[in-house]
Amino acid sequence: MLHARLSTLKRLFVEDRRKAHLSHIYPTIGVEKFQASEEDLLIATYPKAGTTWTQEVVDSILNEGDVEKCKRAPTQVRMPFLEMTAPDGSSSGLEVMDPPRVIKTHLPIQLVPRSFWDVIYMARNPKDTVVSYYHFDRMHLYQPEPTVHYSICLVLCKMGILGWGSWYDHVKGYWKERHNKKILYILYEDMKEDPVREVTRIAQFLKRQLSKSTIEHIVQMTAFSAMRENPMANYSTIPDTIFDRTASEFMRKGEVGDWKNHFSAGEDAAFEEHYRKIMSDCPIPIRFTI
Ligand SMILES: Nc1ncnc2c1ncn2[C@@H]1O[C@H](COP(=O)(O)OS(=O)(=O)O)[C@@H](OP(=O)(O)O)[C@H]1O
Repeated sequence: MLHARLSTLKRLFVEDRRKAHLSHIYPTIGVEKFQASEEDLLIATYPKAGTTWTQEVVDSILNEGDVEKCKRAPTQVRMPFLEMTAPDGSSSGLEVMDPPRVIKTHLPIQLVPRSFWDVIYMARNPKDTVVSYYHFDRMHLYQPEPTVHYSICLVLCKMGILGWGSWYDHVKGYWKERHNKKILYILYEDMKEDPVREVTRIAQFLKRQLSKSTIEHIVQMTAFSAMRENPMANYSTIPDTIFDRTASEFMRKGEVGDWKNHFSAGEDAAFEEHYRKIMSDCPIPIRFTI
C-alpha cells in the first residue's frame, strides 16, 4: 500500500517536472512576434554550450571591464532569457526593458524572431554538452527526471529529442545562416584554448575598441574560477527549490574533455560514427579535445 502510494507520488512529481520542462522547450505565445530593436544583441546557444560565459564576456566588453558595473544584477536580470516562462507563468522580464538589450536564447535559428539581426552564437562539442546537460538535469528540479543516465542523454541527443531540439540542427542552422544574418560564430573549445584571441573577436564584432590590458582583464574576470565565485554570474541567486546544489553545481567543471570521464569506449565509437555521418555536410571545426 505504502509502496503504491509512493510510486503514485513519484509519477505525479515526474509528470509535473515534464510539464514544466515542456514550458521551457516551447516558446511562449508571442515570442515569434517579439520586436527586436536594431541595437539589441542576441546570444544564442544550444543549452549547456557556454551561454553564461558568453553573456559575461559580452557584458564585460560593453562595460569596458568595469567589475562593479557587471555586478549590478544577476546574469538572468542583466541579460534576460527570451523564451523563458517560469512554471508560475512569470516571464523573463524582457518586456519591461528598453533597448539596447542583450538577450539570451536557446531557440534554433528558424524560431528566432526575424527582427533580430546581431547574433553571437556559441557552439560546444556535443559530448561535453551532453555531459553538462545530464548534470544540469540532475540539479534542476524543473528539468526531466534526474535519474536519466548520461548514456540515455547521449541517445536522446542522437535522436534530437533533448530540450530545444536536435543539437545537430541547432549548430548547423546558425552555421549555414552566419553570412546572411550578422552572426559571430564562436566555439567553446577555441575560447578555452585562447580566450584573449576570442574575446578580441567578440569585442571587434561589438565594435568596441579595447586596450590589450582591458581585454586581458576581461579574460581574468570571466575565467571559470572567477565566475564560479561571483554571485552575480554563478546563478547562486536561483533558489534551492529550483537548483538542487547537492546534486550538482551550475558552475560544475568548465572543461573541455570531461566526456572522457563519462563515455565508455563503445559509447564513444558509436557516437563518433553517428557524428561523422550527420556532420559530413557541414564542416564546423568543432574539437573534442584541445
Ligand atoms: N567561464 C567559464 N569558462 C568555462 N566554462 C564555463 C564558464 N562559465 C560557465 N561554464 C560552463 O558552461 C556550462 C553551462 O552552460 P550554459 O551557461 O550554456 O548553461 S545554460 O544553458 O545557460 O543553462 C557548464 O559546463 P560544465 O561545467 O561542463 O557542466 C559551466 O561550468
